[in-house]
Amino acid sequence: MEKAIIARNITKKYKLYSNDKERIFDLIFPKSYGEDFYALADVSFQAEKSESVGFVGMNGSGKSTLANIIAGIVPETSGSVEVYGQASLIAVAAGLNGDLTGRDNIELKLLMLGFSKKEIVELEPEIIDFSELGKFIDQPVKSYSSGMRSRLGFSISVNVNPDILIIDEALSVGDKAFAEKSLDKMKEFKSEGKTMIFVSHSLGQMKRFCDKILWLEYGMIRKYGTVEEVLPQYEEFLNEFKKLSGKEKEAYKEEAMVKQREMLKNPVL
Ligand SMILES: Nc1ncnc2c1ncn2[C@@H]1O[C@H](COP(=O)(O)OP(=O)(O)OP(=O)(O)O)[C@@H](O)[C@H]1O
Repeated sequence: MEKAIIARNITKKYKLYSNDKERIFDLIFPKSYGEDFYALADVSFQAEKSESVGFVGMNGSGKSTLANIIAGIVPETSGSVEVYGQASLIAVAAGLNGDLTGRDNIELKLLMLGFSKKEIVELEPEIIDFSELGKFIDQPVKSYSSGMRSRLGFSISVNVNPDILIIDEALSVGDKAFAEKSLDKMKEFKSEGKTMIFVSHSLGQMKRFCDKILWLEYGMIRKYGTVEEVLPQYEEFLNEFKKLSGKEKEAYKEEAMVKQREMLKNPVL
């Protein structure tokens, strides 16, 4: 099988500060202030060409961070990611400039991706048509609703014909008609043998669409396998987790943090 994405020992550390003073002091005396927070801890996985991989996990588990690292828009702290082909990320509002109009954003993104003026002139109407934004395409993006931003982001990304498509929650803010149209487009991509990473809380869409599921928990991989194997386990986990009391949830998190620290000390090579 041909590999499309190889992520090796990806760790992403953020600094958390309790106030602005700490933030400023840390700039002057690096490493003296703030608390280390690991959004991802030693995450390794591979996706084959033409596979659709869904990222699932509770809020804050690291799904978007991992998607953004694969897309090259967030740097990893350590580890490496190899992406074979042109990745194109659709995250609501990611890479869109609020002060520019929708049309200018399309042109800017295409220029950044290396398209020629001629190719941009050809592609632009297709993107605008897919977005169904009508006259709003000439309004600044900061005046768009989140659904409108998502339409623009999705339309640009699918129409640049990427080898790897990364879709981060883009369908959750759009209306049902647009979501259906987008899912059809994603199916088209799948049938063309393209690789996809799909971040969503909609397990229904995951079932319809993905081959594999990467389940993240507190920045660590809890499970990676086929949809049939992982999704029922994740659903069962969610059902059980919601029954826990606040204290039990805290204890669960504490246990996960211990695991995380161990993992960071002894990375899986
Ligand atoms: N720039 C940042 N600075 C500090 N912490 C950050 C930053 N970006 C993300 N984080 C933290 O990293 C963790 C993972 O965030 P991420 O957005 O990847 O989670 P997620 O699984 O996509 O969550 P959700 O389901 O809520 O979208 C969160 O705790 C978040 O607060």
